[in-house]
Amino acid sequence: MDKSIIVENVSKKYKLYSKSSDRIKDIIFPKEYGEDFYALRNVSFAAEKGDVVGFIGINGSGKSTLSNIIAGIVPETTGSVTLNGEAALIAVSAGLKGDLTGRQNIELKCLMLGLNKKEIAELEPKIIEFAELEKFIDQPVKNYSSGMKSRLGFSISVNIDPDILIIDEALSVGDKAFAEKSLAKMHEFKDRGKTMIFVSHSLGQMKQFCDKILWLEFGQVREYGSIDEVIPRYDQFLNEYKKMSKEEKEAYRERAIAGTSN
Ligand SMILES: Nc1ncnc2c1ncn2[C@@H]1O[C@H](COP(=O)(O)OP(=O)(O)OP(=O)(O)O)[C@@H](O)[C@H]1O
Repeated sequence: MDKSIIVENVSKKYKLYSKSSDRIKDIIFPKEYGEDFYALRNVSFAAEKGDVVGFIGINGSGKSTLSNIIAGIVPETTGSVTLNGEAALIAVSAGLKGDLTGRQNIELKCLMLGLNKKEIAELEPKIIEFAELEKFIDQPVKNYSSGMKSRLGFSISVNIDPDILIIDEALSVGDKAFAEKSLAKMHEFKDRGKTMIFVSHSLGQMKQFCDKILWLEFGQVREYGSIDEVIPRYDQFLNEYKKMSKEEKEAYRERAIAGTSN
């Protein structure tokens, strides 16, 4: 089968500074300031064309960082990502410019994807209609509610018809009716054999939708496999993890990072 996404040994390092002056010193002086923090460590996985892969893991495990790297929004520190096609990310805060109107945001995004004027003119009404923003489309996006922003972001991303669609917690805001309409659109994408990545804390949505699950833990791959294999083990882990004290959680984190937790 055709590979659609190949992620090889991807790591993402952030520098954490306790004082803002350290950030400047780190740039100016040869001595290193700040502390290295790995949001992702040696992450590898591959998705076939048509796979729907869910990313799961407790808060801070690296799901959004990995989605953003695959979408090309954030650069990896080391490793490589190979995509077979164009990717679009739908996330609550993805890429809308607050000073521009909804319409200008649509046009900007389409231009960035290389669409010409005629193609944009055809697509624009469809995007506005799906987002249900007819009355507000010429208002600056900074005046939109979070639900309106997410409707606009969702509508742009699905209507530009990408080969790879990455959906990061986008169904968690907005009303139920829009979430259902969005889910229907995502099923349509799935039926058309598009590759999708789906990030959600709702295991119910994952079960409805995904074929495979990538379980991230403290920036590392804990498991990658079919939904039937991984979800029950994750469920069991969550039950045990929730019962741990703060100290036990910290000890667990240290063992996991050292690779000795299993
Ligand atoms: N720009 C940044 N600078 C420093 N640390 C960051 C930055 N972005 C993310 N991180 C850290 O990287 C880790 C992974 O974050 P990420 O948002 O990818 O996790 P997540 O699994 O999506 O979490 P959640 O489920 O809470 O959304 C976190 O510890 C986070 O604090």
